[in-house]
Amino acid sequence: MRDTDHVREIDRVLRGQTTGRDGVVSESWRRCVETYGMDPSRPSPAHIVTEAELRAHREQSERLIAIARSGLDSLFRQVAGQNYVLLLADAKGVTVDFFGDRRFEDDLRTAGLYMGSDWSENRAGTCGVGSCIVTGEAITIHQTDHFDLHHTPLSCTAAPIFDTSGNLSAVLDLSLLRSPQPKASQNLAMNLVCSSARRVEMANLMAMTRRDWVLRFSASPEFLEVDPEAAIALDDSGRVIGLTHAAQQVLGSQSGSLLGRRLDQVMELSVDDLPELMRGRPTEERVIRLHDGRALFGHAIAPQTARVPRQTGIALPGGLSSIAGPDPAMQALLTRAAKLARTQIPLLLSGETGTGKHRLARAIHMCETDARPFIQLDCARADPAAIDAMLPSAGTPGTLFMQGVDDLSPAGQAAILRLLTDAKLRVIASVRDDLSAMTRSGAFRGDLFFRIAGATLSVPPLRLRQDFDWLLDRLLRQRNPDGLRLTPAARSELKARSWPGNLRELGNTLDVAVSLAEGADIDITDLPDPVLVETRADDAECLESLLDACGWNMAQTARRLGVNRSTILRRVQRLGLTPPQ
Ligand SMILES: Nc1ncnc2c1ncn2[C@@H]1O[C@H](COP(=O)(O)OP(=O)(O)OP(=O)(O)O)[C@@H](O)[C@H]1O
Repeated sequence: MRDTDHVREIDRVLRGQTTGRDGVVSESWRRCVETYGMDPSRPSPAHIVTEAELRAHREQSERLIAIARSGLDSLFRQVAGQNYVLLLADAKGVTVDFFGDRRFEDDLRTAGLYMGSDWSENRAGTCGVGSCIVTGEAITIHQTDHFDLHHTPLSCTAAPIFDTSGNLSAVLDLSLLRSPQPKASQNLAMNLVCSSARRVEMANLMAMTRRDWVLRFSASPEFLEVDPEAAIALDDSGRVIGLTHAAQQVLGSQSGSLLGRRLDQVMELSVDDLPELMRGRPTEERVIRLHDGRALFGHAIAPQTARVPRQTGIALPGGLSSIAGPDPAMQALLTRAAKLARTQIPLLLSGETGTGKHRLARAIHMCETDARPFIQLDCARADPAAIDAMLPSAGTPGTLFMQGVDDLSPAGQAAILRLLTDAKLRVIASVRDDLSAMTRSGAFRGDLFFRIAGATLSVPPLRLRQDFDWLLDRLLRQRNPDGLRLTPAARSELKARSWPGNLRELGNTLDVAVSLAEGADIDITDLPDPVLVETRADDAECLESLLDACGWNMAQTARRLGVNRSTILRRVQRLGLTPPQ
């Protein structure tokens, strides 16, 4: 195309005629003339900023340049030998990093494909970098798509890079001094810049949010761990505090920015479920459901410097850190669990029904970072034939979680012994009864007992936990998308109950309360009655633990035991119990 034809075409487009140009190009031409006052018949050479200005631009983008560099290196290797030039421009359009063949240095400098060149649209006219900044979209400005005659030999394909708050922070541009005539020849360049920009955003998010949960996701499980499509970072309460641009596109839809929204408002998942999506579980099982019915595959990454539970100062691996709040006994138990998780020692998790033994077993399994299977066996239902059928899978490493081993029949116990001979599986068993007493009485086989009880972790019942408020808030958050709050009366009623069904019963109670509540609060009348009221034997140790859990509130302790306050006072005096100093 001759120069005069180019100028005439711009004129025709400005007069509203269609010439076959892409809409983004025509709109940019219009901006060049009507907004920036440019004249297409007066080409101007590339503008390179001064050394001092370049230094200032580079300093501003220093962190991004460092993060982007390895991604850009690998992108440049992919196009090596094809005469492409790779530019990283900042949000103002100034080239702050550059990869090109030094043999063509003079040509590149003249063309503006060089360090310090200013590609903002209001200075260079329609161009890859400048028009990408204005539109926020990936774009190819091919040859005569350029407004300025000086740039019409070039073909430039650019993709935006957004920061973790969703603001455009840089542009990645792949340009050619000379290219084939069809614009479609740059389709591959478009795919390459877009995927590189996505990876730079991902690396930036990971670097910025080391102390937070990150949830990465993809539409298919295959690339989930190696090259995920998008990611969000979440704070302790499950609010989105950072995101990649693709995450906003996939999850944000029409409802505005994702930033600040709670995870459960976006998908059927709360921050407390994230440990379930960590490595250690097969990728294809890590399905996330969105509220609009779509399904994605998720990969959760725990805070790299584990959050330190308040009051205890102990750092725990991700999955374990979300099991308990400020309860000294639970924190001591989780610290032991973290140490034992690194070994192959068989673990016996004991505790009443619903105390969270299964949850603990999974968290221990997930402390291992490689994706080994977690095989679950419900001992109450497992017949010997079903156990024998598991023999082939016992040869591969993984975790076998035997739920309720005290429910095994004698034939089931024999079958488990056969299964465990030569097994490579790490065994974790849960038990509700006193398994050592069962072994002493002959109800449980001694040879099996010693195979599974390498170390015992006793999970305390809910009524003895000092982090009851923490658990209550957490369970409520999980099932409460509307932000319902407990009134003080409802909270103190829940704290006073004895919870024989433990966390499971508390979860069920909250399910009912959330469904019955009207307005913004859950009140005492929304709470279902306890399903089973228990009066417990209260030896000195048990009574003291219960008093500790209730902060030595006699009335609350009395209600949990189903007796009156004076009975508790009398027992405290008789047993000589005193509150901790
Ligand atoms: N730390 C926790 N935070 C929130 N919910 C929890 C926690 N631990 C357990 N739960 C929930 O409590 C319920 C019971 O937990 P789990 O199945 O792990 O208990 P269990 O001790 O293995 O029970 P059982 O002995 O009856 O098999 C489940 O719904 C689980 O999701």
